[in-house]
Amino acid sequence: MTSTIKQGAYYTGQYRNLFAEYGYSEADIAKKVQDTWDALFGEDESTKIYYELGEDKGYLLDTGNIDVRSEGMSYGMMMAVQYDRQDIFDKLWNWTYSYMYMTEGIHKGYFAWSCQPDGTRNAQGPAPDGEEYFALALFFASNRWGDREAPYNYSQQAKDLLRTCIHQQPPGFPMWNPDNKLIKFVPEVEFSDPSYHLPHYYELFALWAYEEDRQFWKEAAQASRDYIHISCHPETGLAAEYAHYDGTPNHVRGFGYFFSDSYRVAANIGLDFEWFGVDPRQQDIANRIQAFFADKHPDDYRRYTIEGEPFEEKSLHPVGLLATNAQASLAASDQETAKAAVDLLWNTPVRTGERRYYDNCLYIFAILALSGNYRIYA
Ligand SMILES: O[C@@H]1[C@@H](O)[C@H](O[C@@H]2CO[C@@H](O[C@@H]3CO[C@@H](O[C@@H]4CO[C@@H](O)[C@H](O)[C@H]4O)[C@H](O)[C@H]3O)[C@H](O)[C@H]2O)OC[C@H]1O
Repeated sequence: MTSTIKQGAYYTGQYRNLFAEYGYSEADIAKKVQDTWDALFGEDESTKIYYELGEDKGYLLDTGNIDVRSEGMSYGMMMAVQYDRQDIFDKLWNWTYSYMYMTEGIHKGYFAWSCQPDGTRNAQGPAPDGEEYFALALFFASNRWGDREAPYNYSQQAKDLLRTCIHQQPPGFPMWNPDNKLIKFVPEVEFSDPSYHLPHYYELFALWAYEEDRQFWKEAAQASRDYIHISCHPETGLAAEYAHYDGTPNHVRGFGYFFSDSYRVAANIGLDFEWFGVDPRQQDIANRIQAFFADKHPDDYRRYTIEGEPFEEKSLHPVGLLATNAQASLAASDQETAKAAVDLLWNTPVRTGERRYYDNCLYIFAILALSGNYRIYA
């Protein structure tokens, strides 16, 4: 794809290696980056989350729920393009396109959010965080490796998907509210999930989507930065899993607290600040989240109200939580807590056991981001 953007003008083009800034050696950092890939995509049964199906398909398994999620498939594609592994990327995309892509019904053009490892659908509805990761991973693939025949015509796939996301017609629903430009939890509801907000992705959609859609994405980036600001608690920085459009927690089905979904907000803030660096409010949120966790041990991470009141219930994904908190250091200005969060990640191995999928996805993204290897491919 011909790119008209210039590094340093539209985006920062700066990829800090925070591990190096905090004293770790280049050799150890490179080893950590490679070892993490090998742990997730290699043959170690205790850490792997990537599996192959036949010669030309592969999937990320949610080892805790024994299903394959559009979230995980799109994360895997983003990991593969960052690691320059087109072979793995194409196997993931082939699996996704073969089994998750919906060609009929009200969700036509979206991807089913959960399938069984053999491809059988568990659900006929999508989860919008998958679509946004698919779109950017596909654009990066196009820019890095070039488009091929369908379905490996990456940029065309990305543009068509984004068009569906914002123009889906009745009886279906768009994934973004057309008026406030906020991403929805699922297309058919009118509330959001703060961890789905990726303004740094929307800035790039504003460059590469169909021409007529670009203004929407530019406005969505601003709307999401504002939304993150209002959905993170002013003292703790914590956000709920689900929240109303005014940012207040939505307690439907018990999702109005700081728990698994919420962890990603800290990571997203870190990466947006790294890639675009345009929202100083993100520094304050990152500082507050890191201060909140500074005196807490991962073995005792809990479910919390966004005011910071702990429940008895332990975190399901403590490694994921400490990883996302570490990634927030890319935005944080309080150097003491920022370094402590990064050191904690460095000294924590990838997770083993049945709940490893979500933790290790968040872990590898943090390792990439903090080593300066989670990059824009334009
Ligand atoms: O009929 C619809 C349902 O189809 C609709 O389903 C929702 C679809 O989105 C799902 O969200 C995904 C799964 O959970 C999040 O991440 C998990 C965080 O916790 C970890 O333990 C787990 O491993 C992760 O996968 C993802 O970010 C989402 O993509 C949601 O769970 C379904 O309920 O719901 C509304 C109905 O009307």
